[in-house]
Amino acid sequence: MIELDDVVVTAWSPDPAGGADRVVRLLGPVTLRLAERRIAVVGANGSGKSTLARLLNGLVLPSSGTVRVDGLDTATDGAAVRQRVGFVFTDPNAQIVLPTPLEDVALSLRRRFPDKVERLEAARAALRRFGLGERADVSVHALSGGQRQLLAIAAVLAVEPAVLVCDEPTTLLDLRWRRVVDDLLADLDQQVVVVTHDLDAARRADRVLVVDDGLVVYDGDPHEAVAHYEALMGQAGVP
Ligand SMILES: Nc1ncnc2c1ncn2[C@@H]1O[C@H](COP(=O)(O)OP(=O)(O)OP(=O)(O)O)[C@@H](O)[C@H]1O
Repeated sequence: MIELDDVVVTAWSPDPAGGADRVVRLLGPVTLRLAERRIAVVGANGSGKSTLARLLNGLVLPSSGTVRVDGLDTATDGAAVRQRVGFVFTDPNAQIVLPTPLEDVALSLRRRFPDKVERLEAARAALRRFGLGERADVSVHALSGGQRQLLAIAAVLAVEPAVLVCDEPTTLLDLRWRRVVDDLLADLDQQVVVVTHDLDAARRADRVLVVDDGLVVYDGDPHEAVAHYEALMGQAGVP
């Protein structure tokens, strides 16, 4: 269970008029209980979706209020929270750090498998699970964008987090790879929270949060939430 209580996130921002930096509100106040297996977060660019997603594993900390995962506070139990909550970025290149898929997944597994032989075996098994068994030893630069996204997800899931948070994991992918990644996420045992601009994918969730101007303005039934978001976008003027 993920619990957000009265969470506000602020940041310092330069004053466009040239005055002193000012505190701006990026998100909140937000209070949520997230227990559903498939949760989607939709909203306009800059509305606060990534900030909300990053709160869930402590990548962003609340300026006030608390975020708890299975009772662990992201502000005080960050390492334990990050073991429970894996995070997948939009661009897999942001999280692939080693030259080959095998080495990259093995890096994630270094704590679980101190023995190198066991670690490499587990890494190969993780890659096979995501259809990358044949590509284990190639350069990561030889992978397609879709394969790289699968690798990033495989590396995060290798440590068996209870929750997977994905920030627009299919935005850079073509339709074929989008389906592969969507199907893969749909089949996971884990609780999955996905930030997405793909409204069809959002409709398949158990619950959808609509974020606008740093607030959760709709929370509930996926079809109604998507309709609410579409209406919101229909009303919005072009900036
Ligand atoms: N560290 C920061 N300092 C100042 N402003 C920030 C910071 N991080 C985010 N913002 C601002 O907060 C707002 C929300 O950003 P966020 O990345 O959460 O939006 P988003 O809904 O994920 O957008 P997108 O769909 O474009 O990725 C934006 O206006 C962004 O410029």
